[in-house]
Amino acid sequence: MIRFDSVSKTYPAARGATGHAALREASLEVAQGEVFGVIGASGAGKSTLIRLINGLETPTGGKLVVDGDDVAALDVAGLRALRRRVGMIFQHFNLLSSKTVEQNVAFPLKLAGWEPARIKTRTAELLARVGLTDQAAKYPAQLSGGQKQRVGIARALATGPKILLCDEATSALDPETTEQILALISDLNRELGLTIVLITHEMDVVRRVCDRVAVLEAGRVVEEGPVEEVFLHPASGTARRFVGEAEEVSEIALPAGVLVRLTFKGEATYKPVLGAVARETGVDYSILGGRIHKLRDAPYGQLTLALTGGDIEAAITRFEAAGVWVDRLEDAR
Ligand SMILES: Nc1ncnc2c1ncn2[C@@H]1O[C@H](COP(=O)(O)OP(=O)(O)OP(=O)(O)O)[C@@H](O)[C@H]1O
Repeated sequence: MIRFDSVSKTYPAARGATGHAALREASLEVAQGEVFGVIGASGAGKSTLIRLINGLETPTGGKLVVDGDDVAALDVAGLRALRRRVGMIFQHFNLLSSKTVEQNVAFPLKLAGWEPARIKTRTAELLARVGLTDQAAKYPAQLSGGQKQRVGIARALATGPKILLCDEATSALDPETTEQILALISDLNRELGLTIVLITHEMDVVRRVCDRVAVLEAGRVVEEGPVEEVFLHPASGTARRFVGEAEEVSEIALPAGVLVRLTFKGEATYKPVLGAVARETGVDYSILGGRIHKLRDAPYGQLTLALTGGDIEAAITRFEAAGVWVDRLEDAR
């Protein structure tokens, strides 16, 4: 559905300076109907990546195919048609303040030349879907942040796009509202079969709604995979920082020993395995960090430990036999 093949984007430089490479030979694929997250620190190139998908920026290298179109080869009419198939929502909503909720949602339909009667029906349908029927005559300034984002979503969906791009869509919202907007995005993905690409600097957002995730570091894709894989076994420094592990192990004076991360999922979450392994193998442990969370609806637990004394290899084998995933974190030191 979306394929980045060694895509680069270098912004033109101010006179005399060299251009700024915001994206460097990035390759990734987003399948139809999936929710794909892109995380990275500020300046990593997330906005550039998402803006390439709807043709707001053009690649300076590589090939980008969106819904069958080579984006760089599209003429103006082709780009316009692409943008009707790719909706977008924004961190600060980008609503027209002088227009009502209803007029904001109707706007892209007017641009697309729809008949007034059809626009009215479609707008009413969209407002009902996002739960804003009774707010239709209000102006954006009279709405809460969550309501504004619902208007943004209704507007983005107006022309029936196949792809929805979310640019930090929940970053300006409080946690409860974030939860509601993410639930709406998930529902739309399921109901409409929408392909969703969302960029965020919050791993929590990725954990709640995404199927797969790519990690951007200084314009490069340094990690890509199913959310569960990247979340539970982060390989890059950036991914580790995002899941909070880097702080866990770097902010404390590390004891001697073998540093491991244990991941408990499913049945293993409920077994009293730590004490049993310590007793059986004579291995002692210091707990350096831990968390219990859900990935979508599945609970999991992670513990970062320093193992000392006894038979450490036997302890690791024993953990694995009990269904606990063990990662050695030597390189995290
Ligand atoms: N139009 C532009 N002209 C020149 N440089 C740009 C332009 N847009 C972005 N950049 C630069 O490209 C790099 C990547 O920017 P981008 O906005 O894609 O990153 P980001 O990961 O979305 O960051 P943030 O989370 O802060 O929005 C940054 O160094 C930025 O300054």
